[in-house]
Amino acid sequence: MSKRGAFVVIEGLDRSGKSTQAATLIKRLQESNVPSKLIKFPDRTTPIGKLIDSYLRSETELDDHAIHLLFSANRWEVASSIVKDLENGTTVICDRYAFSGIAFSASKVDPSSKPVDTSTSDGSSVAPTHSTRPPLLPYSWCRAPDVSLPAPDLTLFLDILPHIASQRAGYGGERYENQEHQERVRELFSRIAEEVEAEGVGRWVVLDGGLELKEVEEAIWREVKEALRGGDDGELGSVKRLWDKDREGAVLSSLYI
Ligand SMILES: Nc1ncnc2c1ncn2[C@@H]1O[C@H](COP(=O)(O)OP(=O)(O)O)[C@@H](O)[C@H]1O
Ligand SMILES: Cc1cn([C@H]2C[C@H](O)[C@@H](COP(=O)(O)OP(=O)(O)O)O2)c(=O)[nH]c1=O
Repeated sequence: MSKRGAFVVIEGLDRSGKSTQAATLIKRLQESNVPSKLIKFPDRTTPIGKLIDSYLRSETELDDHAIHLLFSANRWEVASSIVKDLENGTTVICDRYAFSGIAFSASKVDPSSKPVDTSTSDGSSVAPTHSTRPPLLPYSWCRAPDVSLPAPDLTLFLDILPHIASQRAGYGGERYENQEHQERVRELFSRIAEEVEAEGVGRWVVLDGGLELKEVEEAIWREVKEALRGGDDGELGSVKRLWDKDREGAVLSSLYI
């Protein structure tokens, strides 16, 4: 069997530079004769992707649960082909993945809901914000549909402050592109990073997406070269599965019987 390809995910807020960097990275890999392929989620070309596209452009309304499941289904549509590519030695670069799925859905709130207690120690209260309202969808519910998807070997999180991203070209045209929502998404990405690290499946690396294009490109290249070497033990091993502890836990508690 040929050496397995690496599964590299690029994540971040809207306009953090993911697509720009993913395109540069794939070019660089191909120039270095590394068999590689670029994929992107949402993949707006499939029938499911077309529903997602129409929702994101606010042309249609969908229940928040339903759109979350469609985003996940859009990944499951190609999950087996990702594994096949990796096993055949192709490195897969993926612009957004399940982590966006969790962060963007779990950050949703009902603007008409009662805010959680916002009183301060001196008895006054602060104005309710996005972050002080209860989530529409529980975090664990948002994570569940992606359990067992192929796990990335490396996730590069392009960190950027929402107000900086909002000044970049193209911002504001789609649903979710508002600063309050993006602030909450950024907080959720931190929680996800902790879980990825705790689970020990793949590395999560935070890079400063506010740096000059070239500096971000070089930082990404350094990390990807290391991932291609297979990390400390020089072995990528078999493709792992996302949040697999959930699946093991279910077996142990006999939920599968
Ligand atoms: N490091 C950077 N510095 C300044 N502008 C950037 C940087 N990275 C990307 N951009 C610009 O910001 C905009 C959004 O970038 P893009 O790669 O489409 O972001 P994303 O895919 O994360 O939404 C584009 O106009 C792009 O040229
Ligand atoms: C992959 C994914 C993206 N999203 C959101 C993030 C973005 O706001 C939006 C569109 O993603 P994308 O096309 O990557 O937009 P951008 O180029 O602006 O980063 O979809 C989800 O809500 N769930 C998901 O599972």
